[in-house]
Amino acid sequence: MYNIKLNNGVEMPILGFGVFQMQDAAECEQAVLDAIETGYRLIDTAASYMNEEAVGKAIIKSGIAREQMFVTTKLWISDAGYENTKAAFQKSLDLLQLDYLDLYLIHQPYGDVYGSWRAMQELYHEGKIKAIGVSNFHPDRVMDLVANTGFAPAVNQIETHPFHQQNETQKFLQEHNIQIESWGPFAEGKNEIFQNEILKAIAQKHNKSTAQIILRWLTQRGVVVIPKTVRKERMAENFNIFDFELSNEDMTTVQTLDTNASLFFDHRDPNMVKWLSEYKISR
Ligand SMILES: NC(=O)C1=CN([C@@H]2O[C@H](COP(=O)(O)OP(=O)(O)OC[C@H]3O[C@@H](n4cnc5c(N)ncnc54)[C@H](OP(=O)(O)O)[C@@H]3O)[C@@H](O)[C@H]2O)C=CC1
Ligand SMILES: O=C1CO[C@H](CO)[C@@H](O)[C@@H]1O
Repeated sequence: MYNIKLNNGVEMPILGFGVFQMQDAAECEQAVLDAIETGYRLIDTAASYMNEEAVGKAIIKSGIAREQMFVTTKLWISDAGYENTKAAFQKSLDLLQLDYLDLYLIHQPYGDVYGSWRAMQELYHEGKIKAIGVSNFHPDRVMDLVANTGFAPAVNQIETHPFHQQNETQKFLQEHNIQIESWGPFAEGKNEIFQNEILKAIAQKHNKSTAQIILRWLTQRGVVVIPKTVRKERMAENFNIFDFELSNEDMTTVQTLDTNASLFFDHRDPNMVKWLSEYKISR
């Protein structure tokens, strides 16, 4: 496992652990404990996952030194705006039982993101967050934020997997010195990704699993990955991707799977209005 350097010099693990869809507190706490024991040092949560408290408990229980960990959480849409962001940040910090965050992301490009960004910059300058970034921002929204605030995000966390490879977006982000981070590296198992014949053939050649090929392919492209699993043996499997290398030919073969489209949500889809109204969090 190795770290990459963000645009402000902060180091971030290239491989971490995601906890979306772990709403059961006991399950989440155990999974994070197991992940830390396996060697994961980056944990990716969000206010909207409703499990920050369990993540915080697991980190404390693990006995690991705070500075060894890299903790990401995200600001939900209903907390957008300057004042709301300050309050939501403190709430997340309290639930996580931390006194600083490593990475705080604007979860979705909706609401008063400029107010949020101003609050996040202040928290960053106060040392309460080591790096600030965004998630689910298309290049035009990233451009807009940078052009209007003069402060570039360190990270953009976006859907990235073999069926939605984000090559153009990655190029754009690289040009602006913004780190791409993949969410849904396994496309949450959609499109029978683990049974895909092309991925399986490469896996066989390297004596690795399909999951390991996907994670290796992403990290070899310089993409940060945060796979989710509640099973300890899969945590080890997903972590064990640094003892082999994909050839240029393997990398190009995976490229043929790209559909250049989201398997989850398209932010320009009119149904987003309905989707957004259903995703309110109250706490
Ligand atoms: N910013 C955003 O908008 C979003 C961010 N995220 C973040 O990204 C993280 C990862 O994405 P996520 O959506 O969870 O989906 P993933 O693409 O990581 O897929 C998770 C699924 O794959 C299964 N799985 C994990 N490892 C293996 C393996 N080795 N072999 C076979 N199956 C496996 C898991 O099952 P099981 O648990 O049973 O092992 C689960 O069903 C999230 O947890 C979250 O932190 C996710 C979505 C949106
Ligand atoms: O992180 C996320 C996981 O997916 C959810 C939608 O299904 C969103 O809340 C969010 O983008």
